[in-house]
Amino acid sequence: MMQSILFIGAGRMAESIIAGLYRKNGGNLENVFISNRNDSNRLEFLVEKYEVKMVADWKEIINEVEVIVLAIPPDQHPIILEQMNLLITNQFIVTIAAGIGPTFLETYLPEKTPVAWMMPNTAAEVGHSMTLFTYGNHVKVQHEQTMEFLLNAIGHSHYCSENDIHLLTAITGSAPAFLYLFVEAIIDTTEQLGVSRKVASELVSEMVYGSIEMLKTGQEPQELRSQVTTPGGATAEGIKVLKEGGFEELLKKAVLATNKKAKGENE
Ligand SMILES: NC(=O)C1=CN([C@@H]2O[C@H](COP(=O)(O)OP(=O)(O)OC[C@H]3O[C@@H](n4cnc5c(N)ncnc54)[C@H](O)[C@@H]3O)[C@@H](O)[C@H]2O)C=CC1
Ligand SMILES: O=C(O)[C@@H]1CCC=N1
Repeated sequence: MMQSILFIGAGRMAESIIAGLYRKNGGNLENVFISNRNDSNRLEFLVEKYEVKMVADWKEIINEVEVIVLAIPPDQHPIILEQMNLLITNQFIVTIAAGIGPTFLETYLPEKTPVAWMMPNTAAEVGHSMTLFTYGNHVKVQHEQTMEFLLNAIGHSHYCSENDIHLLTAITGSAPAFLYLFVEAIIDTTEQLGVSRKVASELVSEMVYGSIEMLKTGQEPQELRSQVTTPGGATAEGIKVLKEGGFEELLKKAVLATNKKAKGENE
């Protein structure tokens, strides 16, 4: 049977994970509890949609659950962890927050608390998150099994070091937004060429989908690009404009800026 899980934070990423669990478990989420700082309408929406249980104050239920998922903003962690420190009795604490690794969690929680960090993305909702994860120093087999259960419900996963998650947050956590920006821009351009928004969206989505299927064959992206780019042909002109505009350099800068902010190095 699925362990009892308390989500603290009921925002976008919490919903994506809950939606993934809901799909995978055939809707059976009676052991999942969800709480928020405020906004009971949001909690009622999630209860209605995913058949989870809402909790007005997480402190009231903390000792009835086995796993706690922190789906709150990074800067709320010190506040919540300090409160939790006085209340927990060896529950497994998992954060999904950018920049908040096991070292941070262990600093705030009682000695020997089992903790983990996962960095998912919103494709958890459809069971296709690419999630990075790592553990703290006091995790046992049973916690690893719980983590595997959560990870498998939302897609693929990759175990790595805490430092690697700091370095890869921009890639698996944030880069979906970069990709969506690319798609938005292509759709806007298509629309400006005189095509309806609906048709433009369908053309572009299917083009992206086909390209991803090609990538999944294992061929190198460079090789795939070269197959599209007829020598002396039309695509080469477009690629030239992108390269001259610093497309690749800009992406690298975006990745570095994202990771810097995720690690709290901007403040
Ligand atoms: N959105 C994404 O694609 C991803 C987000 N994350 C991480 O997930 C966490 C949540 O991000 P989002 O869902 O995007 O943000 P969000 O703003 O949609 O959700 C945050 C939730 O936390 C609640 N909250 C804030 N302070 C609280 C407190 N003190 N006590 C209880 N609840 C509190 C808010 O009411 C809200 O429901 C962040 O730490 C972020 O780094 C990680 C990977 C991907
Ligand atoms: O934007 C953010 O801070 C979070 C972290 C990774 C994706 N979204």
